[in-house]
Amino acid sequence: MDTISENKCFGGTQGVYSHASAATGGTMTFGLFLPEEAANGPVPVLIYLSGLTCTHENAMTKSGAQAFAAEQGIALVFPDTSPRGDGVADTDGFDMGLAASFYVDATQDPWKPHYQMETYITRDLMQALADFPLDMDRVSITGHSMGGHGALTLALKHPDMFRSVSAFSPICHPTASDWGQRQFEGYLGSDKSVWADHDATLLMRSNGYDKPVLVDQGTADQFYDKLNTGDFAAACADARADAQIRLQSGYDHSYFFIASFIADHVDFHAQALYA
Ligand SMILES: N[C@@H](CCC(=O)N[C@@H](CSC=O)C(=O)NCC(=O)O)C(=O)O
Repeated sequence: MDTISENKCFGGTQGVYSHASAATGGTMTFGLFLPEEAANGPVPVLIYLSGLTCTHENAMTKSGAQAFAAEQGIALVFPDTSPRGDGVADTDGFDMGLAASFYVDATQDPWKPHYQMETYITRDLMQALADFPLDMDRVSITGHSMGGHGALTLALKHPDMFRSVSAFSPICHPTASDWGQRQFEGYLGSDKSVWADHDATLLMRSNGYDKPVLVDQGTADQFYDKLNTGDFAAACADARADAQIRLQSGYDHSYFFIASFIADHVDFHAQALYA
């Protein structure tokens, strides 16, 4: 583990660290906010998965989450959104390749050698976090847009790993969206039955979910038609899930929206993490 930076923040520490990942076959960087309570023992953890075009930095510097995590004594983890480095495949577009992993384990070339982000988040990152004073039995997950898709699908696929899940403007039904179909074809191949395992709406329909769910979606979101919030809401209703799906009037897709509701999300996760 290498320390890239550490800054005092709301009484705790905002750090940036890098480590080797066997899954992605390279060096991965993440941000970690430790509240001051971490000096006295392990604290619960909220992982935040970012969206298209992001690194570990966007949410760390723009969401304002640390203030509320400090109040609750919760650590925040800000992973990167894709593998990086020499030899990592990419496209010219912003929605596939670097910073656009969709948090899946790719099975197709040229993506397969490094784009193993589901295993990175659920195995290698978790192992790296063991170096810090974190209670890895109390972990929740959130995310934005592509990262909201990542948070929902990883929570639904790994129900024992996370105590609660939330998302801001998530891609809710990628197998029915421009943000999903092309990427899944590239990363996972043309067999659409495989795609279902990475689609929050289809996972909710097939598996249900017994932990708390919170989704916030702005009504003025410029990507609204790609996100299919209603499909996920219907799946939650049919599965009788403990889900709050909230439409927030006039908000767009930006970090101004996230910053406006991040306190609600941290408090929502605190209830599950301290239950
Ligand atoms: N460049 C694109 C828009 C990219 C964009 O809006 N990215 C969002 C996430 S979208 C879904 O995953 C984001 O979080 N951007 C980073 C930020 O700091 O705002 C375009 O121009 O259409």
